[in-house]
Amino acid sequence: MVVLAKPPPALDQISLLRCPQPGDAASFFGVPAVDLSSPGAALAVVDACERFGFFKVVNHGVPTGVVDRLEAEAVRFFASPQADKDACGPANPLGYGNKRIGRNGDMGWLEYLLLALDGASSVSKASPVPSSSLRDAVNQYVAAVRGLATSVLEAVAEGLGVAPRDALSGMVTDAASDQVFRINHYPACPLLQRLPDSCGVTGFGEHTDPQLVSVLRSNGTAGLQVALHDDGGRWVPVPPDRDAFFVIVGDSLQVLTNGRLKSVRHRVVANSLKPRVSMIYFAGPAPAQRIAPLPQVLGHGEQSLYRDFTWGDYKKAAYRSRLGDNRLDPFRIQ
Ligand SMILES: C=C1C[C@]23C[C@H]1CC[C@H]2[C@@]12CCC[C@@](C)(C(=O)O1)[C@H]2[C@@H]3C(=O)O
Ligand SMILES: O=C(O)CCC(=O)C(=O)O
Repeated sequence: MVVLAKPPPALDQISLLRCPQPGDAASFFGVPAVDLSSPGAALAVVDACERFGFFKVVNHGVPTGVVDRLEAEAVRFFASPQADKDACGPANPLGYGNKRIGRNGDMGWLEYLLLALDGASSVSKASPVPSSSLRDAVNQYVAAVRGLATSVLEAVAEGLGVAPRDALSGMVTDAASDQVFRINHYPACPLLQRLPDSCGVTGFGEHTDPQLVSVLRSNGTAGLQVALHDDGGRWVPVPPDRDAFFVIVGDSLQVLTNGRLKSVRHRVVANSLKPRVSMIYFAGPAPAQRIAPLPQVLGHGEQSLYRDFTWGDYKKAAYRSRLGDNRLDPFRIQ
């Protein structure tokens, strides 16, 4: 193994990470797996969101064909000539992005397509899409995962004893809701083999998602890591599962539950041998939606930990932040 004093130029501007070593971080084989149709699912969802802000949904009923069709479209798009991909970019914030994430200098070893969805959860007219076949595949996929996000939020409401059942899910099914969809491609990064073993290359830098929940599906390539809430925020690799959907608790759900459910910091490290393809549906509310603890989650005399804000306020602040910032801090009381 050649140990470089300096990263190769292709990795300039992309942060290197100190990666968990085999031995100092067991993979997160304990990621809770929930079958939403099983008895006890609501309590299992709440328990997982409280402990980890993260779990996976199994036996979800989303047809494999819907997922495979979108993955094939994505692979085809990312394999197309660079000029065709650039024609859908640069992402500002929507469209094709290459290495640059957001507007404030974050970089990762990936390319992606970021799309906004309209009130009917179809790809919005404002989003540049490379082909009608990719658009159709996204629309069909999103219809299925939005249903899953809705079921998760209903389970959260039920598990927390919040009525009506759609108190949370209604925020994302609202015709004015702000839903975003992203397809990421992390090319294999052979340069990694020239770095010390303890070094990783940032695929997608650590962050929390600002929305209520995100639903993630990836191919079988490892790379996703989550920070554990206890244990000093230790990073643990999540074993890939192409047949499951991972659910990520976002900052808005943390506030709506007054911190009972916690958003989870997550990141992706590049893989030296295999490309990773992931697709994420981000379930956000309408811009005018007030993000404040639901009265039923507040115990007797319990005050909100956050000052009042709308999703529009939070999103605006998010777009001014760096990826890894703690975006909730400025909204915390005290
Ligand atoms: C540095 C960034 C990049 C942001 C905005 C800002 C802070 C958080 C990032 C995300 C994370 C969740 C999806 C996304 C679409 C979102 O809503 O917030 C991302 C967005 C982008 O990738 O453009
Ligand atoms: O690719 C992944 O698995 C996660 C990507 C991610 O966190 C994001 O797109 O916000």
